[in-house]
Amino acid sequence: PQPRRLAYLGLGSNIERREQYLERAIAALRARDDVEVAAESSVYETEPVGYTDQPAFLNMVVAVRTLLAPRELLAVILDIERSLGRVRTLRWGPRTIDIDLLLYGDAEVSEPDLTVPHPRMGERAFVLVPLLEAMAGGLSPASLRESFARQLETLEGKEGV
Ligand SMILES: Nc1nc2nc(S)n(CCO)c2c(=O)[nH]1
Repeated sequence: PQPRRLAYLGLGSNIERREQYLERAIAALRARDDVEVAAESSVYETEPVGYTDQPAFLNMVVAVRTLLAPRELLAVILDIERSLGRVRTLRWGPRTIDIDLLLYGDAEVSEPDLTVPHPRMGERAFVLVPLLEAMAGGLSPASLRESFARQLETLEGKEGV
């Protein structure tokens, strides 16, 4: 069978009930049988970058496993945005929900309407920080530190460490 690919989606919302839009986007992903939600980051409140004259965002990253190809996954993302009432008016303006395809395995896609890895993710802390969490299986940096400390304790308990 075709290998399942691990893809990372960046979610953002900065108008109306922001938390609810994030929850509804994730519920829409979970409701599909061609996408499996593998991990979720924490939700971060972030100052707008790029077009700064707009409300603060809530951002997070979700890891999904899918057999869909990048373009098919993009179509799913656009469907979910539309189903949540996303109206693409101002390109950089406020939005109820925004779902960006950040990474798709180690694929590199550069087409007019699809660039993977996402071209601006490298300079966006609101992407990179939650992406790190999602990559670590949804562990928050705090819980990563805890698990490291626990492992350190068990190592120290051993002879000759
Ligand atoms: N903090 C923050 N700033 C942003 N600027 C744009 S455009 N966006 C939309 C991202 O595609 C964001 C965002 O999601 N978060």
